Amino acid sequence: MTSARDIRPRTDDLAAQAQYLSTSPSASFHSPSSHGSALTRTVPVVNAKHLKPFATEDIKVLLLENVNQAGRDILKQQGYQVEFLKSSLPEDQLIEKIRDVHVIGIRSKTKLSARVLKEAKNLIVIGCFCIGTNQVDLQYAAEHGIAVFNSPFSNSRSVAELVIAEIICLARQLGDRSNEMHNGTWNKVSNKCWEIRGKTLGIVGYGHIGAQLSVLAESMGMSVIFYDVLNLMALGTARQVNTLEELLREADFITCHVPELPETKGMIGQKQFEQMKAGSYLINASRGTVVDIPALIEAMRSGKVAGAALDVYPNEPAGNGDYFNNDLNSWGADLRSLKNLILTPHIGGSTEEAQSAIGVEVATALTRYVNEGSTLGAVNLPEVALRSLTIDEPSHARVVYIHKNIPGVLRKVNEILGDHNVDKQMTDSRGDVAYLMADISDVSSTQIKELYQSLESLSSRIMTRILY
Ligand SMILES: NC(=O)C1=CN([C@@H]2O[C@H](COP(=O)(O)OP(=O)(O)OC[C@H]3O[C@@H](n4cnc5c(N)ncnc54)[C@H](O)[C@@H]3O)[C@@H](O)[C@H]2O)C=CC1
Ligand SMILES: O=C(O)C(=O)COP(=O)(O)O
Repeated sequence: MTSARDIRPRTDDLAAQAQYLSTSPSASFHSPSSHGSALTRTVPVVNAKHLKPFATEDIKVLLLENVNQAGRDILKQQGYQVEFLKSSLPEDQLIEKIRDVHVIGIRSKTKLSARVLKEAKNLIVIGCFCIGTNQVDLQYAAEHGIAVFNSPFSNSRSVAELVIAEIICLARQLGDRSNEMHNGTWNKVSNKCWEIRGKTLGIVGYGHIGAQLSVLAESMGMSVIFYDVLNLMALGTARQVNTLEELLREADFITCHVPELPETKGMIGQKQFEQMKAGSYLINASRGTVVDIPALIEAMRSGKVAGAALDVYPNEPAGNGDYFNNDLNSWGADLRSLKNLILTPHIGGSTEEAQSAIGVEVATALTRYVNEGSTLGAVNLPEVALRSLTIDEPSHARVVYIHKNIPGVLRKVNEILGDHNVDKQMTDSRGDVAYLMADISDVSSTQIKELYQSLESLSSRIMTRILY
């Protein structure tokens, strides 16, 4: 199929047009997510147009990293061509595969760098079926009109519950006791095993996960302090501290819930371990770059840190198998030899509940973007949506024009649209990129073609799509 970005309508017959035009809006979609996400903010129109979308079979979708069945089903039900792989791909294979797809769905492992995205000539949208979007070059994507969606909090509870479990496991050395029993050793000890009641939990990054964790920890009798770059409302009796150092000096358990950013790289390193209380515990289920692992190994060997739980690593394997060795991370064997260290394979968000909720949420956002052009919930483009076209508007078309945010563009666009009846129009910008949607009524296929060509010829153009 010809590029969905290169949407060139032809007038000879409907089927041929369908090949070049994106789909009609289907207003029946609303996010089934129970969390009231941005997607649920649009009110469904009662007499919305439920057309069989044109040419959805031409939309090619590549899903990597074992995206949940619920999400796959939604995309297949649209008639899209869906290719599904359980693991991520090495860069050369990814580049081959990404060349002709319109939609790609990934999780935390797949790196969509500018180098990879440069090859993705047909790509219109990326779905991160997870929370983190650090694996995608968001700026490059925006500048090339590629929308990026994620699921901002569908797995937050799963991560918070895992951390609660780990706090108790570390305090009671449960991992070691269990391993010993598996090896046939009875080792009944109470030395340096603690209750968590009355202990202080220090949360670094008090966002969706940190805040959820705060409530759970307090309900088990812990005192909670947190450090965040933002001034945030403390839940329950939690208390915000002014500096990371203050948190490290006070907390018995420290847990990291910050995104991967240049500022959070190596945020917990040798200096920070020195500032911690003797015998404290560290948990990292955020990103592998946040904790300096060789420094952690030293701090555990010296006894400064009494236990740790790691769910994320600087280098993670592409799929399941026997990979957690020194080839992957040079300190792998040293890490594995430590006592009271829980190592998990990036499973913070890996629960049935989280994965199916994410599948539905992100697949729905992708479908709405492909079919209707709605960017509600996009992480790299301005959020723009128009109410759905209705059954009373059979010959309406929706213009989506992504353009450089420079002076004079709207005047030129409106000169082009001005010959038609513009029913509704909305535009917004984010940084260097602006997103315009306009519904125009009573347009013929020939006019759509002309509109498309005129918009494409503007120097401000990043991407034009015409949906009907
Ligand atoms: N292990 C796993 O499976 C999972 C890991 N994650 C990771 O957890 C991270 C956090 O997730 P959420 O709580 O949903 O994110 P969030 O965006 O809701 O919260 C992050 C918080 O960190 C704060 N922050 C940013 N930079 C900071 C800094 N330098 N110092 C202190 N605070 C800083 C922000 O202000 C914000 O309050 C995600 O970005 C993702 O990388 C998320 C889900 C699952
Ligand atoms: O949601 C996130 O950011 C996570 O880290 C979970 O990633 P995953 O979907 O398990 O690859």
